[in-house]
Amino acid sequence: MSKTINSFPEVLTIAGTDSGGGAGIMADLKTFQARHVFGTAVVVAVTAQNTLDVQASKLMPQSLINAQFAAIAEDFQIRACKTGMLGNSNRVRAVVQNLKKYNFGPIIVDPVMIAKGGTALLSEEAIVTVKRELLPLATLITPNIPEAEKLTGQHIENKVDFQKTARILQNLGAQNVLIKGGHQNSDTVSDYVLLANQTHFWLTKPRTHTNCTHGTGDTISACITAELAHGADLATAIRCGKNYVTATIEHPIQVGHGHGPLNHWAAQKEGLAYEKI
Ligand SMILES: Nc1ncnc2c1ncn2[C@@H]1O[C@H](COP(=O)(O)OP(=O)(O)OP(=O)(O)O)[C@@H](O)[C@H]1O
Ligand SMILES: Cc1ncc(CO)c(N)n1
Repeated sequence: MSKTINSFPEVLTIAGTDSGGGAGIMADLKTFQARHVFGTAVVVAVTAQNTLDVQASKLMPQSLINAQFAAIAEDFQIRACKTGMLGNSNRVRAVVQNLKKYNFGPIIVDPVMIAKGGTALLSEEAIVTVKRELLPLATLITPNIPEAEKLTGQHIENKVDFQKTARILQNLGAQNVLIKGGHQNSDTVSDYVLLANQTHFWLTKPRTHTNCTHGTGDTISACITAELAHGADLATAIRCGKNYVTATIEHPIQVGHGHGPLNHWAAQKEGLAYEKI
């Protein structure tokens, strides 16, 4: 009797590593695994990092970034991809060129700028490159509040500011926008979504009072990427991403001594089949 060979959609993260296992490519791959897609990775940067801070980092040579893209394109059928830490202008440009060269499906741009401990993960000069060159390729851009402010020059304090800023990001070329509200000072966390067809909605959950929030942004964008690869429509994928990241925050694990990582097993622990999230 022949055995069934399972197949899973293949996805790609283009980002930086976190030696502490909580953020960047490590969070992306853990999320991909939990969401039943096969994860591949282009390493743009390596960081020496733990839950306390980023202690050192190095950007990969552009030739090695190009070689990783080529190796993946040669052998895999990538259904959706996401970007994270890109470091500087040259690396952003290298990534943009490769994304134009290969068709890796929907592109989720997480415009990572600063780690929770305060270390810059994108140089100041690269912000304008992200804005001019990467943002127009984005199927969905997923900035947190400080990133959305940097990209648009807007100050975000209230709901109207979120809506205005999302519209500006769309006018800059991102097809769809999710502004994450983790950096608010409130008992609930509200994210704002503006879709290409002008549908818009809020995703609101109770705030979990915890310092285990290292990698929340990576995790929600990786989950959205996975769901798109499974064939979900964007609104469904975003709702699923929010539910998944909320579960990973609500069931903390004890790791490290600073901003702890998320619990990527959370959905299983809650007895939620991955389809039901
Ligand atoms: N304490 C919390 N309780 C519940 N949800 C949270 C909390 N903190 C963040 N979130 C949610 O997690 C997701 C990521 O938001 P956040 O604004 O923290 O992203 P980020 O700053 O890019 O994260 P990071 O830089 O750690 O990857 C959002 O959906 C947000 O609403
Ligand atoms: C490598 C890396 N990517 C992203 C983040 C932000 O979560 C981080 N701290 N480190």
